[in-house]
Amino acid sequence: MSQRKQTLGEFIIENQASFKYTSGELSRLINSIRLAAKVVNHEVNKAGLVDILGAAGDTNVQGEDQQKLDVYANTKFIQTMTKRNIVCGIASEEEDDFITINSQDENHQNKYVVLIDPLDGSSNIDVNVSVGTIFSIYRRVTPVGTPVTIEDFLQKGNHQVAAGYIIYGTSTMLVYTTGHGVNGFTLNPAIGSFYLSHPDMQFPEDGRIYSVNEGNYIHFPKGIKDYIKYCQMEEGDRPYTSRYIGSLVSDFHRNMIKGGIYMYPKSSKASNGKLRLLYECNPMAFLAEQANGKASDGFNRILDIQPTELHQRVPFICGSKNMVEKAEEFMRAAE
Ligand SMILES: O=P(O)(O)OC[C@H]1O[C@](O)(COP(=O)(O)O)[C@@H](O)[C@@H]1O
Repeated sequence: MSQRKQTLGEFIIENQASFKYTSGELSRLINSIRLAAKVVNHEVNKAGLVDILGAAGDTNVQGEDQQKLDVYANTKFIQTMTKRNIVCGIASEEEDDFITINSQDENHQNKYVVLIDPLDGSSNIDVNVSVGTIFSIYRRVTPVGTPVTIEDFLQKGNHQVAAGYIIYGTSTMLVYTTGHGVNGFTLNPAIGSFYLSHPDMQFPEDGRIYSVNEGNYIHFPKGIKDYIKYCQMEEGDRPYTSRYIGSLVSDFHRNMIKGGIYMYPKSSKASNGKLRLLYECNPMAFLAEQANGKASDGFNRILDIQPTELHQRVPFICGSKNMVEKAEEFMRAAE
């Protein structure tokens, strides 16, 4: 008889001790993200039936039209984390500035900040293609007892204490790391619980899938163009297969399981690419490295980049180690 799969709640408690700080708070924080994920998942699943599709009518700080589901997910994650007296601050793709959250005793006792992309892959919401949520967690650096400051958010990615994503796809999964490997949990909608379906996820060192918006090809740097040509050549185990969903979470998830590389490089249209360092690239880079993969901007390790702004963008190359190193080789050669 197959062994009963562990629930996410059980896994969190069982692995609490592996965390270097007293981890009750971090466990409660991940539990609150689990709860918000279920609430948002419920809305995503019935998106076509309720008035949640389409634009909300506002634009966010990036100048992007906010989708109704962007706003809904943003509200639900912020509400759920705020109510549980765990976080001292939240930054979100949908919020211009960070939000200060005081502890219930009004003494700024909470120790964690969360950075979140509430709904990743917004362009896919209305067309029923998988989307996601991305989160990144840090321990504050300013003293407990004082309000959180921008300093607490502009920490290098290698200081993250936890990161993860939720993918709202053919099934809904929560995948996360606390620096002890990457584990994936699938939601059983009938029971409403996440179960450990993908223990110790690992990127194959090599893959045969490349994910990039080739519609921007003519605007890409020479190194990226050369690497794409390399992927398409009839040689050895190439050509590779091109797969691009247009949702970072979904492309990353597939490439982590099958082996592959995702690229959102800089271009003559976007000098730093499109993806945001703090709540897209850093969390995915932490997961990638914890799963034996790699993430860089073509030259530098993403997790070593010193952030300077809340919504700054960086070029992003991430996936199977040998494929990322090959792309970096082409970038250096083209310098
Ligand atoms: O449509 P493009 O320019 O290829 O961008 C798609 C990329 O942008 C993203 O949608 C990120 O932006 P959002 O968080 O606003 O959705 C990624 O998920 C995706 O990989």
